[in-house]
Amino acid sequence: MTKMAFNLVNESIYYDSFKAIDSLTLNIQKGEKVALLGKSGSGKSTLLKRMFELQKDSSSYIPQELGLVNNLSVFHNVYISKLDTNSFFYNIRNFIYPCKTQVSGISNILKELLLEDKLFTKSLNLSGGQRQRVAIARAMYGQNEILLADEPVSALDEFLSKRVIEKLNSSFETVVCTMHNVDLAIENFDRVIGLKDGEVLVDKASSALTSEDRNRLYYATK
Ligand SMILES: Nc1ncnc2c1ncn2[C@@H]1O[C@H](COP(=O)(O)OP(=O)(O)OP(=O)(O)O)[C@@H](O)[C@H]1O
Repeated sequence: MTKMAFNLVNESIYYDSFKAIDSLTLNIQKGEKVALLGKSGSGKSTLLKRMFELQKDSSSYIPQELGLVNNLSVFHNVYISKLDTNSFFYNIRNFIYPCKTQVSGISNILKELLLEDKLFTKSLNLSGGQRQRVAIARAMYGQNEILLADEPVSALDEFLSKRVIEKLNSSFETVVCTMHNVDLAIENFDRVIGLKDGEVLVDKASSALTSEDRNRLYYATK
């Protein structure tokens, strides 16, 4: 059995003629918890999407846009992650009259995310941070090996951000998570990968990230 979750070799990704990811080589082992850093436009989302394409069957992906169905309840938005694994009739039944097992399974996850009181609230009527936690609950309920999360805590306060990241790291074997909060990344992830202009500028244990690394990632022009 391979221990490799991702093995990208000399990967370039273009939007028309613009090169967003530039000859990038990167290995991520199963079991690693990785924070993907870099300033806005550095290529984090592009790389994460590519990773999802490469491991679709074993990954849960939380995009920045979240992809919630506004007219459906929190329960249904979370249940969606199981559509592929359950039968057609079981799915229809749960859409019309949710069964106890599903309600209790989903409630338990919502409890962990401090959102259980919104179980049957329409997603349309939630705050930004609550919507973000619905997308997180959906990923957790899907129970895949790998989590690819694009700024999953950007709308959460400090307390919730920490709690949610801890839950995600314990729910998935391998995690790759883009972040803007460098301190939160260092505290909660083993490894940080920093992108700049589509290239890997920093790749090290998070405990080894220096202020010079930060400066090169976020401020220095060259
Ligand atoms: N659909 C697209 N068409 C053209 N260019 C794009 C498209 N999506 C992204 N880009 C460009 O690719 C580069 C990388 O974008 P990407 O979204 O991967 O960055 P990011 O690091 O995730 O940024 P952010 O932190 O703001 O989410 C940017 O220069 C962006 O303008």
